Amino acid sequence: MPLRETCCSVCDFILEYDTPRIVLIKNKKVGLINRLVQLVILSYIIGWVLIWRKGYQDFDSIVSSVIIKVKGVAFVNSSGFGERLWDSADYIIPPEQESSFFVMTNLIRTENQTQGHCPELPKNGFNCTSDSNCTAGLIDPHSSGVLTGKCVTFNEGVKTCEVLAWCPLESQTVFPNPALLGGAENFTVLIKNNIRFPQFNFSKRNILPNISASYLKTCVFNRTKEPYCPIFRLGDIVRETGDKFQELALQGGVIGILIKWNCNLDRSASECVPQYTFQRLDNRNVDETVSPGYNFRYAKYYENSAGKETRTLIKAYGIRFEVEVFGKAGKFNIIPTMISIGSGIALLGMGTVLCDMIILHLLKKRNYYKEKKYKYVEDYERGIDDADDD
Ligand SMILES: Nc1ncnc2c1ncn2[C@@H]1O[C@H](COP(=O)(O)OP(=O)(O)OP(=O)(O)O)[C@@H](O)[C@H]1O
Repeated sequence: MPLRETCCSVCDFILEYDTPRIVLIKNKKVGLINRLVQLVILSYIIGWVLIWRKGYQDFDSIVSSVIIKVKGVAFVNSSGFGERLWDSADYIIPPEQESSFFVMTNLIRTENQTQGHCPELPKNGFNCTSDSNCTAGLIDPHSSGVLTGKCVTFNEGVKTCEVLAWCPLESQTVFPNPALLGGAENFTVLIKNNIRFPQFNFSKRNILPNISASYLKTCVFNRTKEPYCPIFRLGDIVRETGDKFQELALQGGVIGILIKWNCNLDRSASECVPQYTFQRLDNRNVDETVSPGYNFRYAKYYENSAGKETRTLIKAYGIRFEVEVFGKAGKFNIIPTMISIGSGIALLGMGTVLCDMIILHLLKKRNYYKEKKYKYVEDYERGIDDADDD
């Protein structure tokens, strides 16, 4: 192609303007469908994306800290213990934990244990008839200590292998019923929860600004009357999970205290308040009776009058409460607003696609509409040849 012609066609390309042709179809049915689709998409954008999902806001997730203090006393008068008063320093183990606390509700206590030799418990499967049944030095996860190799009398008619262990061994196998510390139902817990949404530089705590020191001394959380009091009665927490405190106290369990902060920071800060819910987190299925509840052992050590190291072993049953804080805050921002509106406008094109499909494939007069919508053009070379023949 000569250079001059090439230059001309480039000039034509630069200086020409093309635009898609719009076909206006005057069909009431299709027009109605088009408007309906547009209406549905518009309601979706305004109702769901912008209003319900707050598509005009930027969101930040929560950062929080939790401080817990339990109070209450329980008076126990049992045959094994005699009279004893328990306060929070006795039944909260350990005294401080991160976002959780354990309240002992039942226990098996073995006092005055010292290191020495004693017969193994028959329940541990070390029954014997002679020393040859007991392997000296054997350590088994189910034994209470190290086997000495001797077979000794446990009680009349029963012989077991001797062990080097903390003696006397813990012999009580069944937990006390009713629970020794069933009075824990009336204990109260103060939960101090400080939260922050770093992106918006917004901080708040669950002891709300309108709560006074005197109110805090007396209030107890109640879902309808005192929904923002940060002091909870343990019995009320367990009741809201659908369980009975005295049943749970026997063998223990795990309860979740969920604190939800969903804050709309376009509104007043006083509307950003916590919502509390409670859930049983361990398996509560009564049919699954293998290894239910929650227990562990710990000991208190001291020296007896003879100067020998002695301990009191406690198998503690109780309820572990886990505090979980979650939530998010939203605030108006122009960028998410533009993205939500832009994607909504793009969706409006769906109406055209749908109506095109109806017109071109489903309607009786689809061939007529096809002819009107598309302009059919022959291959350029063939078009020229045909013109020459004429
Ligand atoms: N578990 C709880 N049940 C009921 N009230 C509580 C509990 N924990 C704390 N409080 C009360 O809430 C207020 C604030 O408690 P905070 O622990 O901040 O202060 P405190 O002076 O160290 O409390 P205290 O010495 O009474 O334990 C105090 O009046 C306190 O008595």
